[in-house]
Amino acid sequence: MSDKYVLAVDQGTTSSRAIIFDHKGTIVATGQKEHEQIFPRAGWVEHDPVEVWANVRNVVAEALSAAELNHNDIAAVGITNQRETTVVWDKTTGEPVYNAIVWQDTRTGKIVEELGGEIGQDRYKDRVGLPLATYFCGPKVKWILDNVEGAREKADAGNLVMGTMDTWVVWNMTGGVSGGIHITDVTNASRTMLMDLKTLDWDPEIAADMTIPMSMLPEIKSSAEVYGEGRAQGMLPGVPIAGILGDQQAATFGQACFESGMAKNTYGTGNFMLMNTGEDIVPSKNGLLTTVCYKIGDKPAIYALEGSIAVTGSLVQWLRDNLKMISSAPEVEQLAATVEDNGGAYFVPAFSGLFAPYWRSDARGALVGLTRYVNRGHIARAVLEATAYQTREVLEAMEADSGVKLAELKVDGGMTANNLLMQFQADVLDVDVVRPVVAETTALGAAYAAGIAVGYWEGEQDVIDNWAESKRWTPDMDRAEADRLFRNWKKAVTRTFDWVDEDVVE
Ligand SMILES: Nc1ncnc2c1ncn2[C@@H]1O[C@H](COP(=O)(O)OP(=O)(O)O)[C@@H](O)[C@H]1O
Ligand SMILES: O=P(O)(O)OC[C@H](O)CO
Repeated sequence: MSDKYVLAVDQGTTSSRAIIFDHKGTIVATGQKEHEQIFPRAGWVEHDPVEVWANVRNVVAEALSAAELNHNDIAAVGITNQRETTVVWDKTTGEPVYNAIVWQDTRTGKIVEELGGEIGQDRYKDRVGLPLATYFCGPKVKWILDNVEGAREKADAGNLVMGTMDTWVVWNMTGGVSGGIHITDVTNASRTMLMDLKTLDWDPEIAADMTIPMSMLPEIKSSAEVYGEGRAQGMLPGVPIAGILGDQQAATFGQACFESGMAKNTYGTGNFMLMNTGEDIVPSKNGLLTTVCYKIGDKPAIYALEGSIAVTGSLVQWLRDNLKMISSAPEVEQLAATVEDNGGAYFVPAFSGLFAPYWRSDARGALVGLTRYVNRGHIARAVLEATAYQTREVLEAMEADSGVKLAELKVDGGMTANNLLMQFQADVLDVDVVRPVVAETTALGAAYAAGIAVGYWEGEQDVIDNWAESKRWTPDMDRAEADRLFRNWKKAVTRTFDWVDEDVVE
């Protein structure tokens, strides 16, 4: 079987990718396509699920064609996805009743506040590991049922189903209206606010509070088992679909963080740091999430602490698309390198409120410390530094919650191509920052899960053996200076609070 390959679909926030890996975990071919980001109002972010599914089909075809392979060469398919983004569709027609509401979307602010009531944002935290926030799925489903004409009636009649992007892709990949399977895995389910972390099953009481019929919810599976196979009419007929992991959990898996205390940080649209906590469900006292890391077949679930940062790479996109200060994302590095430091400017990108460790839906972005001295270079630098400071906040919370002091930080994702940022990250954290050879760890993690399920790889040891370091950044800044910058950042953060209040209609 090792002459075959494993294909991973990575359905991300900005694009969908299909990547084919060989037995050494090396990339053989890739297909990639961006989809439209739909911003109907301030704070609203949507994707068209029909476009996303078409893109997934196209990128799979592109990767197979680039590698000159067909479905007979593929041992298994793994799926990984942007998490929390929620689709509701009619299972009798296959049509979504509304666009997918993306994880960054803040329209459920009011629903979340009402659900919290007098107890507040921690109402369900001991059961689901998450604070009540606009980030998660349950309130998004409620919004669709409450606001899309006819949706509630169809849901009550048992015709509507919901899912995260993994669920939508797998349902379509396995046949859609003609026999598609309606499933998700434990990692994705742990981001809905509807799954009990201990039982790994839906919590009917929370679903009732959110007025979501249980008939809408997919079946929860492990992250690595054969769920079904590609539909006969598709590009992957008969190929086992055998792995599903939310993208951040997939990256943790692909980075071989299998021991308690091991952590990775992914720099993409947002940043997500996950620390494996083994079979222990560790509650956070410092603004982190408790989530499922992975579950291999019948083995016990492994849990994680997570620090989610909503806006990092997307701030670079914003500089490119909204301000037109750069024409491509990598250009931000050249612009930032035209100056020595941030010139006193700090950019807090609270575009979706602030996630970890603050969970402030009422915050909005701010650029502070401006004087006539500040130029484009300083702003580019402030944009990059924002990612590094937010990461330090999350790392400090993680060390406090877990009692583990990290010796080094494993990193991956698009922004790790930025040398200036990675050096500054090591400087601000005072730990080594290390990137592996295969920086596509998200797709790799999903491929490993699927490959392990079908016996293509034996288990986690293969992942460990295939992991190799490619680059290391070592701290090289005066500690007092790093701490001074970080103190200023913390001050800047406080300036974003209390922006959205009851009088401000967005
Ligand atoms: N050289 C770079 N410097 C800074 N940011 C970058 C660079 N290259 C890509 N990015 C940012 O990284 C993000 C893309 O990373 P990727 O891992 O593909 O994200 P995702 O999986 O979230 O779609 C984009 O937001 C982009 O702005
Ligand atoms: O698509 P990404 O890589 O930005 O990841 C999105 C996260 O899963 C959101 O929780």
